[in-house]
Amino acid sequence: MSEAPFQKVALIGLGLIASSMFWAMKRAGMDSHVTGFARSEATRDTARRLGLCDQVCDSAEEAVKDADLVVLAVPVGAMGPVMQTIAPHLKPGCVVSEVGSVKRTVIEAVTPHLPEGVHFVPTHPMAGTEHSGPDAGFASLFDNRWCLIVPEDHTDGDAVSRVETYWTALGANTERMDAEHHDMVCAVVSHIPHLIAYTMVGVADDLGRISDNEVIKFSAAGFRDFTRIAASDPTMWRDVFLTNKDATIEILGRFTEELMALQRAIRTGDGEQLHAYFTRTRAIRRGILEAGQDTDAPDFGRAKVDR
Ligand SMILES: NC(=O)c1ccc[n+]([C@@H]2O[C@H](COP(=O)([O-])OP(=O)(O)OC[C@H]3O[C@@H](n4cnc5c(N)ncnc54)[C@H](O)[C@@H]3O)[C@@H](O)[C@H]2O)c1
Ligand SMILES: O=C(O)C(=O)C[C@]1(C(=O)O)C=C[C@@H](O)C=C1
Repeated sequence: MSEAPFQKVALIGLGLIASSMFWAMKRAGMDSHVTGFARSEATRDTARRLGLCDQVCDSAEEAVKDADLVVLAVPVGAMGPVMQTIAPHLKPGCVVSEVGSVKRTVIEAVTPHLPEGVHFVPTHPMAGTEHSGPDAGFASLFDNRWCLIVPEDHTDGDAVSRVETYWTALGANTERMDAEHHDMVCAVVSHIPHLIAYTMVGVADDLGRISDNEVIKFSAAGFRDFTRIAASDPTMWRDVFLTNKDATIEILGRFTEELMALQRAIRTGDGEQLHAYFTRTRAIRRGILEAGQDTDAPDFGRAKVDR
């Protein structure tokens, strides 16, 4: 057992991220006592069956009682209401954190409910799979992945450092970032790529209907990757787009402009432009590989053995 940065940890929302956090804490040998709560009884029952959390509680209020760290791991649209529910039951001086995919609107939704003396440290592990729910988690999900730490200027420095220590113990590398920058970066590297995958699979589905599902039958690796991403949780992704409107619309606008330029190059037979464009984008992929960051691409989500 190793001494934990937080003695009692409460996980609110017991899906992919919270369950992976729990298994990663156990793998790290952290001696924290972990309580958990999920809204649906079925999820709580599954969590109990899996041995997820030291204690699964029937209310969020009960789960956060005496907790030194409370992690909100619910869809981003639920962060504010959950915070409002637990606020009167928090231990004075505790740290509240959250793992949502969007930051500015979550900070705005949570902050008004924060009791005096409770520290709020938003985080975002840049790791996931298309699976969701309590049985989707696995201990190595965060290994060598970034966890973005998004404090405000006035956030207590000691609380931020303890949250960083906690994520490092879970296997992640941490980097601090401000909320606006976070939301723009994630629009580029995560949110719009998901929207494109959802759209492309939707287009293929429409075509599939008129050609006896040939599109599905003959789909090769590239399209299969799109279908994996497009299988991600609809509630989570609805909330991401509703709460990161400005950044996603900005990046979508730029994407559309580039797409139109490429469409024009195809129509006019401008092979030089197409070749130059694809050469530039290929260099980006090579840069990622050289930086050693493509640790999970091919069988992401299948390696659940290390629970
Ligand atoms: N899935 C990913 O790839 C990924 C990666 C990084 C961050 N995130 C973020 O982490 C958070 C959790 O995502 P996840 O993938 O674990 O989702 P999930 O769907 O696997 O789990 C969410 C859990 O929250 C519960 N829940 C929903 N509304 C609730 C409420 N009002 N009160 C209590 N519980 C509630 C659900 O029952 C479920 O147990 C989201 O904010 C998401 O944006 C997800
Ligand atoms: O690979 C996946 O399944 C993911 O979508 C993970 C992913 C991402 O886009 O990289 C999804 C949402 C998050 O907020 C962080 C990580």
